[in-house]
Formats: sequence, C-alpha cells, structure tokens
Amino acid sequence: MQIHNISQQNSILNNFISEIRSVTIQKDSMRFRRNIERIGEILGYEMSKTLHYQASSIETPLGISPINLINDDIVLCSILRAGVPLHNGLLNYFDKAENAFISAYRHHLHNPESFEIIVEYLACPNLDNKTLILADPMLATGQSMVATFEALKPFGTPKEIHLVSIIGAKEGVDYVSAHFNASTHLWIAAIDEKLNEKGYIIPGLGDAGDLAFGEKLQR
Ligand SMILES: O=P(O)(O)OC[C@H]1O[C@H](OP(=O)(O)OP(=O)(O)O)[C@H](O)[C@@H]1O
Ligand SMILES: O=c1cc[nH]c(=O)[nH]1
Ligand SMILES: [Mg+2]
Repeated sequence: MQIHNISQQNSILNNFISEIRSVTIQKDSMRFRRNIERIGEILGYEMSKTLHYQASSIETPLGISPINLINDDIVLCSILRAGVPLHNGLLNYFDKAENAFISAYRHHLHNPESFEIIVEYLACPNLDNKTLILADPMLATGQSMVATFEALKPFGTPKEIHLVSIIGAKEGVDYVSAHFNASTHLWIAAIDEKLNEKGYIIPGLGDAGDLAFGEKLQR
C-alpha cells in the first residue's frame, strides 16, 4: 500500500486537524463537521494529483484554452455515520462522482473491549474499471475499512482504490496494508501511536460519529 501522510508537510491542514482534536473546539459539532469536510477537500485535492488526465480544450469567449482534465470514473464510498462529512468534502471536489454508502458499526459483545463489525446497509453502483475512493475519518483497528472492502467485492473490480482517512492508528494502518493490494493508496492526515483497550485511537480525537452527530445508544 502506498501511504501518503499529508500532515508530514506543514500546511493549513494542521490548523483543521488541531481543531478536530481540541477537546474544547470539537464540542461545536457544526465546526467539527465543517472541519472534517475541509480536510476531505484537502485530501481529495492531494489525491487528484495521482489520477489520470486527458488533454482537452475549452472554448472561452475569446479563444481556445488547452487543459488536462481528469479522465477517471470515480465512485466515492463512505462508511456511515462518521464518513458523511468526509464524503461531503470529497464530493465538493469530485462533484461528478458516483456515490456508494455502507453502514459499518462496532457491535459490542460482552464488554467494551470486545466488538465485531456489523455491515447492514449497502448501496453501490457497478465498480468495474472505476476509481474507488473509500472514505472514513477514523482508521482505528482498520476492521471497518476491510469489512467494507469485502462487502463491495460483488459490485465489481475497480481499476484503482484510494483509501481516505483523517486519523489512523499505526496498528490500523498496518492491518489495512496487509489486506489491500500494494497498488492501493492511503491518503491520511495523521498517524497516531496506539489504540487504547476499547479500540480508540490515542491521542486521536474521541468518537468521530458522536462528535459529528451526537451520542448513540449501544445496541
Ligand atoms: O478501524 P475500526 O476499528 O473499524 O474503527 C473505525 C470505525 O469506527 C468509527 O465508526 P463507529 O463504529 O464509531 O460508528 P459511527 O460512525 O456510527 O459512530 C469510524 O467512523 C470507523 O468507521
Ligand atoms: O478513536 C476512534 C476509534 C474509532 N472510532 C472513532 O470515532 N474514534
Ligand atoms: Mg463512532
């Protein structure tokens, strides 16, 4: 897997990352969602540099302007719930993309430390020869990303896969690296050191789904 850790280079991305991590600023859920969206726009922009382009020309009122335009058929798939604002950010830029949504959530078994990933809802177009972007802001154990990839297999074989995440744990990055092809790209804004005993990223930011949309009752 090709890992692109975008915050290794200083940019305004750092300011948005610091705001979603900040225990005080993240309490403003509208700002939290908007920051996730802005980060999605930045990661999408960085990713766009590796897409395929075709020479084109555009008629302006005063002449003809040559320009290379993206030539890929993009399918943007995000994992509910926390993936929604990241999806919106990516879709702001890849506005012609087809869209897929999947639900993957942690179902806690007997105690907070043990859980399984439940995939229930899935809506997806044909993926054959498309460029698949899989988006989820948190890459903790990596199990949701891998379960999503497995669930999408019956929908076709993409030509390229780009994983987009905001904060990952080293363990989760290693887990997805082992499950995805070496040609898969991972676009990520930060890789944190570890997971705690409940599978939360440390230092991370807490629960992204709850911060964006409010606490949910455990089922
Ligand atoms: O890498 P993993 O260990 O699989 O964890 C990451 C998953 O956890 C979060 O979702 P969560 O289960 O909290 O659901 P939510 O988005 O509905 O809050 C996050 O959005 C990922 O989907
Ligand atoms: O740290 C984590 C891990 C999984 N999901 C989250 O929202 N945060
Ligand atoms: Mg959550």
